[in-house]
Amino acid sequence: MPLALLWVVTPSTEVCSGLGVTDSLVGRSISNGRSKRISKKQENLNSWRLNVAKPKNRSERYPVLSSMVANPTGEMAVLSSEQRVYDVVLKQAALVNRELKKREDLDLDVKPDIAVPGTLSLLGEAYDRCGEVCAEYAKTFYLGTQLMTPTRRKAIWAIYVWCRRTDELVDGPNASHITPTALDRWEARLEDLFSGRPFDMLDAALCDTVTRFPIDIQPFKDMIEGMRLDLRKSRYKNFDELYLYCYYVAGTVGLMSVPVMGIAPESKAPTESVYNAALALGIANQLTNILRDVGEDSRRGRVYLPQDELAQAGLSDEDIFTGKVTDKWRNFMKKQIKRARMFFDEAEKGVSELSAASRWPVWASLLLYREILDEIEANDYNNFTKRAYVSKAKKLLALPIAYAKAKLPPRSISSMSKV
Ligand SMILES: CC(C)=CCC/C(C)=C/CC/C(C)=C/CC/C(C)=C/[C@@H]1[C@@H](COP(=O)(O)OP(=O)(O)O)[C@]1(C)CC/C=C(\C)CC/C=C(\C)CCC=C(C)C
Ligand SMILES: [Mn+2]
Repeated sequence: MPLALLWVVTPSTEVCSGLGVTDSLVGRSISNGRSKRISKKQENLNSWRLNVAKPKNRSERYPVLSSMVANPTGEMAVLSSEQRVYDVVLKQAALVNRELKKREDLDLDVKPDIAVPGTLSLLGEAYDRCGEVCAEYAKTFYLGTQLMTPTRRKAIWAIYVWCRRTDELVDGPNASHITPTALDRWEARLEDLFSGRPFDMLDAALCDTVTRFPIDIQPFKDMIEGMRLDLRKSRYKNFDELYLYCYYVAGTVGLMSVPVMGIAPESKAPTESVYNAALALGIANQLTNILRDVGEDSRRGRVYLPQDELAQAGLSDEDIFTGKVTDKWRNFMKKQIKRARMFFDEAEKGVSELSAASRWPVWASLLLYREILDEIEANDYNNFTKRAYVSKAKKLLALPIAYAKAKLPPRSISSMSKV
């Protein structure tokens, strides 16, 4: 643990009540609202590949940069969201590869604790608190982490808590007080913790985690960027826009998690393809989340469905606000569900490449979230007034299935492109 932690690993009253982070962040209230996310590219669903074309003319500094780049003839070209996100994937994979070279494998649990007197027990408390938050907000997921090695489990809890707190800023009870300035402060706090200066106990746990695993700050910053987007945007023109949003708020989680979960030493898959699968799981989850919450979101004036695809289906925002299940709506939903399932399929390819002990929670999360799509179908596509949820019995059944799947060794899928 860096020395800098010494002065900050102290329980903060702010942290002890739930996830509260807003007190230190809020400025004047501006806008409320919460986003979810959905899509376009309907016409070429089958050609939607996550790991094909290496984007040309990549620019180094995604995502702050504009999506305009010069091609070899000097003309300006617009990068698709997929290309822009692919840059981040390559960057994260390169980071892990560099680390792999240094350590020969990703068995990062062996990194010893640096004993700074008096701080280890505080750090232990900080991680315990992260575990409690996790257990409270995501019981099944918490259970799934029990099979992971202790260091990895604690690290995933710390990441979970940071993500949950970030999400709560725009989705929690104090959302109406959150301004872009508050998000800027949250980002400054993130930078501080990455520099070894955490603000509170929960930050201290993440601060420790990022010193143990090759975790980059970029996906964390991108998640905050997603929350900024949520504050200013309530419509998505097309799937390209929605894809970027999904990356920001959920694909990033996949990229944050892989360095902790670890890639199986016997895996032959290119690191980049495992990251692509992780990204795909985040996107699939988010698309599913959006489809589940169409009614709820519309009551907050938000439509996370690609406007062009709605129009092609003969639908408008008005139809969503009215909330009547028609054949037009059913057909539209079928296509959206199909796309979300494609992302789950893409994600599946990567799970078995993860280190053995990390596969169970990932399979569990994949199976359970995908099941929501089945429930939407079972509700005859009424996601306006009926919330699709997975019953306790189905959740329980998914756990042993996930366990069995997690036992399968890496298969280094032939469809994955070698770098
Ligand atoms: C094993 C596992 C799932 C690990 C990830 C743990 C982790 C760090 C989760 C953070 C989740 C979080 C709080 C994100 C904040 C933004 C957010 C809320 C996103 C939505 C999640 C669902 O939350 P919920 O149902 O509570 O939604 P509401 O707030 O109620 O609206 C998301 C839909 C997306 C979360 C994204 C993931 C869980 C992606 C996980 C991907 C991996 C772990 C990569 C696995 C690796 C391979 C190779 C497949
Ligand atoms: Mn949420």
